[in-house]
Amino acid sequence: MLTLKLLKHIPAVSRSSQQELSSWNLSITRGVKVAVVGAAGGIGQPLSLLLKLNPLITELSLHDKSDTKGIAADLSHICTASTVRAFNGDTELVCALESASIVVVPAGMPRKPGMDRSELLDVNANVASTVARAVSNVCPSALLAFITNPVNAIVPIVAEVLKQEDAYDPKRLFGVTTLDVVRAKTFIGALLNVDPDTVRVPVIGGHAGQTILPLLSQCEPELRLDADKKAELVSRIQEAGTEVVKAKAGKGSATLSMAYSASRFVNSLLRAINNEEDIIECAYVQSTLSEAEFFASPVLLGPAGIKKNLELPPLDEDEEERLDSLIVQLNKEITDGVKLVAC
Ligand SMILES: NC(=O)C1=CN([C@@H]2O[C@H](COP(=O)(O)OP(=O)(O)OC[C@H]3O[C@@H](n4cnc5c(N)ncnc54)[C@H](O)[C@@H]3O)[C@@H](O)[C@H]2O)C=CC1
Ligand SMILES: O=C([O-])CC(=O)C(=O)O
Repeated sequence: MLTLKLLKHIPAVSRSSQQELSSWNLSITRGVKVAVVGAAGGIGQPLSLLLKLNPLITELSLHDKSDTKGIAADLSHICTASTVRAFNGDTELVCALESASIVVVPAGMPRKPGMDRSELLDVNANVASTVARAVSNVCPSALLAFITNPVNAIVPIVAEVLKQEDAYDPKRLFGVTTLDVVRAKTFIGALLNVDPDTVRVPVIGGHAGQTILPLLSQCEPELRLDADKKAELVSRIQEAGTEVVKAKAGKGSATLSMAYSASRFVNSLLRAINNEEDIIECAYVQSTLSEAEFFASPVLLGPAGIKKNLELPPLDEDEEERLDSLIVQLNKEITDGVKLVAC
């Protein structure tokens, strides 16, 4: 239930924001600061815009290696309740993260045509490690959402760094795989000629090529396709990132659909922080569901992060086979990441 009196504690909440909150039937329990690291980038900017529109956020902290002052000034003129602050460079990272409830990280290099996500490992591992160290010092209880590729290796790397800093809580660390779900919903919606957002389909495994496994057997509404068409759809979902990289022809990878997806994921974290029940998202997290230590699957969210890794639904024969082979690739990528931290 909405507790309007709590809105008094939020500075300059406009009547329209209050009405919006009221219509969403939400209850704000405390101010929520969200930090975006990599906020000046192709994903960072539209993501920051979408987060500025989110009434559950009271403070938005924009950090990047390059200057974010202009972006923050620009966003701060939007008439929503949250305040916006700008930070740049490693020296200001700690201030940017201070007292953040959620840290979302789209910092790092994107792919160019012909590259695999795994080729981003060396350069982006450094970025992710820097953020992880800073988080462990200033906001160890924040929920961490890493977008940076290769997600399959970056999340285990961040886990290792946090362990070294004695600040690792597996319930709070997420690799953002929402874009895989968003794409699966979109492509299936088009096939079934239904509103794509009404489609429900879990996407499990990881976030690269064959490690992305949409469970079409679990799709709602039911999807009846022959084996060839099914394989074509699975491959389209797995290669959708490459489709965008090719179409952008050297000018980066998916940014707008990723910003939308990350905004959706962060909104779910915010709703869970506000004690909303039954918030479930697919995400790449530490897991015992498979033979890979990190695995994307539906997780039930709560105020402190993951409440529960949900059991995998029954898989059909084709999905079982795909799962077996994706685990081999996923384990290799996890090991490659962890080895880097050990060096
Ligand atoms: N998880 C997913 O589904 C997806 C992940 N990605 C990944 O997201 C990452 C970002 O992609 P884009 O925004 O397109 O790249 P971009 O190059 O446009 O932006 C990256 C931003 O990170 C900043 N940055 C780099 N190192 C930093 C550091 N140490 N501290 C703070 N900021 C730093 C850069 O200055 C830049 O503004 C890439 O690694 C990309 O592969 C992209 C799409 C989907
Ligand atoms: O393809 C890429 O490099 C970016 C990405 O992860 C995606 O769009 O799924």
